[in-house]
Amino acid sequence: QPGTYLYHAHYGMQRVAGLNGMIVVTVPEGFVEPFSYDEEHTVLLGDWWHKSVYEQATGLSANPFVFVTEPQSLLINGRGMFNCSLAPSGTCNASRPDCALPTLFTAVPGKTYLLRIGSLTSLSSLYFEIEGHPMMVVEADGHYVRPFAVRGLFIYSGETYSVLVKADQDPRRNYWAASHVVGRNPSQTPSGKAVVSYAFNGNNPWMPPPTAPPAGPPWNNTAIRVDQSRAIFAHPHFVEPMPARADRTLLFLNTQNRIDGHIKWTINGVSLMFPATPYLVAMKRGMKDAYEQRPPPDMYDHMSHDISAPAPTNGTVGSPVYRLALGSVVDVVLQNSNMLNNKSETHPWHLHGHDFWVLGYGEGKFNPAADAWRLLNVRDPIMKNTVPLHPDGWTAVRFRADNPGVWLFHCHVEAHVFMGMGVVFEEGVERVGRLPSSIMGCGRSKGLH
Ligand SMILES: O=C1O[C@H]([C@@H](O)CO)C(O)=C1O
Repeated sequence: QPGTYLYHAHYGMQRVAGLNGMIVVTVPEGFVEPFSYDEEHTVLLGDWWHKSVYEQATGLSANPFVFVTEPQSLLINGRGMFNCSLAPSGTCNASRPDCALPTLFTAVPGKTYLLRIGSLTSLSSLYFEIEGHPMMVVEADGHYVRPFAVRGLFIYSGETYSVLVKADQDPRRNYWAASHVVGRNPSQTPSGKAVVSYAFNGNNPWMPPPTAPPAGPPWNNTAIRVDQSRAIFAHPHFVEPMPARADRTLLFLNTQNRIDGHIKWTINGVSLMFPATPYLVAMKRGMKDAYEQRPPPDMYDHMSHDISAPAPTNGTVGSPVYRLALGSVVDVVLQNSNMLNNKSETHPWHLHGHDFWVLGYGEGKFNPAADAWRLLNVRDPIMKNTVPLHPDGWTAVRFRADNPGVWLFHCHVEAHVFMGMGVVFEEGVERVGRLPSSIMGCGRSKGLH
């Protein structure tokens, strides 16, 4: 599928250490995209900590719990800034050219640019903007969207968007590109900054813009973020027909729980811990004791559970699998709730191996009675692989379980999946061919051929 995709390591928080990047799949020869542009550039957004991932992981699994807290910098194409006066002496030298403001791209007046924007933040939800240059959103997660204009783009970890930007501003100066944390308090995290340079007129590409960097939207305004989520529809010429109904509905409540003194996230009371032996190997070789055999719950007690009260149960830690019938249609409603500190946060959920139709977003508690289903978009839903679950709300998606294998569906906040915020789907594993011996090595797969 043509589009912009992200890749990163999934084991032991390696993404946090920088093992990530972007892949662009171009359209086949002769294919006409529903928009046009002169040039394209990639924009990979990230966040950065001074603490190593080992320290972060140790804190998350410690009793008492130590959260990763807020990042020290935001990165744009791998580069960020930090107030050097706070750094240990000798580690930072602001006069070095690689400490200068990065140039995002050089704009030629009148040209239109396609920016392929991806976020691989470990924690942060972002707002990305280019001063004075509105963006026309044309693609999301590899699917064409009904174009819509934004002043800046809210983007969640694991998502990609393509936007069109027209170089139509005063070409005698440069402009800020900036990323800002939203959804969490950004007071400890300065905005990510880069420069869009109009070098065409002999302008200096390093020249800082004459204006103050943009401040971004209020970080705690959830409504404007939900509004953008709701503005994303499939492009009218690229609507992927959706099955009319689901064969199975999963209602997933997330709660933050204290389990044996450790703070964990659970889905319907289960905190996911990866087994040492990979699921696929265990299933293909019939190793029934390598992961939990008892199926996890499809539902939580949605009638009586109060989503503004923390954790309904203490929860358990485990490695169970949702076994889906191959080819069946599955609806998932992600239900947010309050954490132990009585607040609700944004969780970008990412599904491996499939795209899903985004049926809709709601506030409060999802009511599975007919009423709630009527609010959902069945006409032109966008397909995505990552979707935000907004604070105090719910998100509903539908997918066809048509890709034989074992697939993770998880919150893309690295610390949260580390704390168990994910589930495992299996479908048609009997259709998966012989596993190559090169993948053997972990747990009881060691030495297998
Ligand atoms: O998972 C999290 O834990 C902390 C906090 O809830 C407990 O310290 C936080 O901000 C998270 O996102």
